[in-house]
Amino acid sequence: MVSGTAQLPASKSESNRALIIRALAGAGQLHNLSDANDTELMQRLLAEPATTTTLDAEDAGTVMRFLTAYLAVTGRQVLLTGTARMRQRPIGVLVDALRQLGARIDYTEQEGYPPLQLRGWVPQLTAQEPAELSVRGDISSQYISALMMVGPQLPGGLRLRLTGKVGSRPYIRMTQSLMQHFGGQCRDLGEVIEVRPQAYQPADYTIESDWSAASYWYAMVALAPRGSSITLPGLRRHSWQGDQAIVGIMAQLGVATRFEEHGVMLTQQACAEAIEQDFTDCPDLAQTVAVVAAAVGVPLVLTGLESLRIKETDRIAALQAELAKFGGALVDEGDGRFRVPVAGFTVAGQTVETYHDHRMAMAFAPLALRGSLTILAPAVVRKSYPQFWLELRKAGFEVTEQA
Ligand SMILES: O=C(O)C1=C[C@@H](OP(=O)(O)O)[C@@H](O)[C@H](O)C1
Ligand SMILES: C=C(OP(=O)(O)O)C(=O)O
Repeated sequence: MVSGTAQLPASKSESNRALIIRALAGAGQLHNLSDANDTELMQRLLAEPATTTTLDAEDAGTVMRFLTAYLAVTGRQVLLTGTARMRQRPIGVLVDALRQLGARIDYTEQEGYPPLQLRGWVPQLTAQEPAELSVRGDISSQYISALMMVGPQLPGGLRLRLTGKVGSRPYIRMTQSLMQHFGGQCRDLGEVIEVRPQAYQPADYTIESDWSAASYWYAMVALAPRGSSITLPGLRRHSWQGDQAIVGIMAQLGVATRFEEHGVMLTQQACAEAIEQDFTDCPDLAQTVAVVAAAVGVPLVLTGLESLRIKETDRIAALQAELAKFGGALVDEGDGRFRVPVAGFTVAGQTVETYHDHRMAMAFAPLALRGSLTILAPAVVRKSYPQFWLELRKAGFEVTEQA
């Protein structure tokens, strides 16, 4: 049985936006900042003196993308780099947009990818007209969030016209909400986002717990013996995080959510017979949901997985390789449709590769409720949920580290 209370990290997405906006606002108290490496890294890099010549965003997408925009508009001259994987994650859309606004940025290795040499800021527009830009929304919403957050610094503000199929929309809305909290004026008109030129106001903000991290506890309740339940403090009924979508998805995979005063309580209920789910708005939930569906034997069709191939690893390839070890699969049906069939899924001592991806480790860990397994490079969880293994132990899992 799984029972008790599990502590979640604070949202790294909210934390990293709040840190950038506070840096632009000049002041403000942030409560419950995430202890995720992505957030501690953002804090450290923002605190570096202007004379620092190299900043390493490691494997943190939000740090790489948000800092590029922040450092550009603040006129910094610095090399912004990252891990080998970060140097394979595209950034051309953001760099092109910032160049049009006045940033001088060079690629030091491959065109369109980090590292970036920032060479200062020569404003292209001094008039009070808003800068107008077209930005693709089908690669990463982080480019759009990055531009939005620096928009109030531009003399006439910013008008972004989004093109293509926009993914991760809730993250754009989260950016808007946090900007507004700090006095930014930002209107999301669907295809167009308008940001008014206006200084941010110092404000206090308390970061919500992380709904993406909560998804792993949903997975545990889904896979646990009958009568299991878990309480997760710090989650809000009215959340800015799109990954709250886990509530509706897991309702179909056997987990009921009850909102309480200080968080949620998860209990068990019946599963749906089959599920079709579009992950365009919540890509970070795809691995968790695929693994749970395979293990509980509910046929699942997944769409909206386009961005998964350019995250911490190629998450589609990683899922396919690792699910196969258990007798499961993620079948590419073409036209953007993937299927997790119901097969003879068994957990019996397999070893799971994590591919430098925290979500591979955390998505597969709940399978330990169905048999023993080994997760390689478990320290990857530090990217978003450093206390993950500790919390698992507290919940009654037997977690041993191999030398
Ligand atoms: O803005 C953010 O905080 C994030 C946006 C999403 O990325 P994409 O916009 O690249 O899909 C998400 O996958 C990532 O974990 C965090
Ligand atoms: C994709 C993720 O992060 P990022 O893009 O910020 O590296 C994630 O946390 O799953």
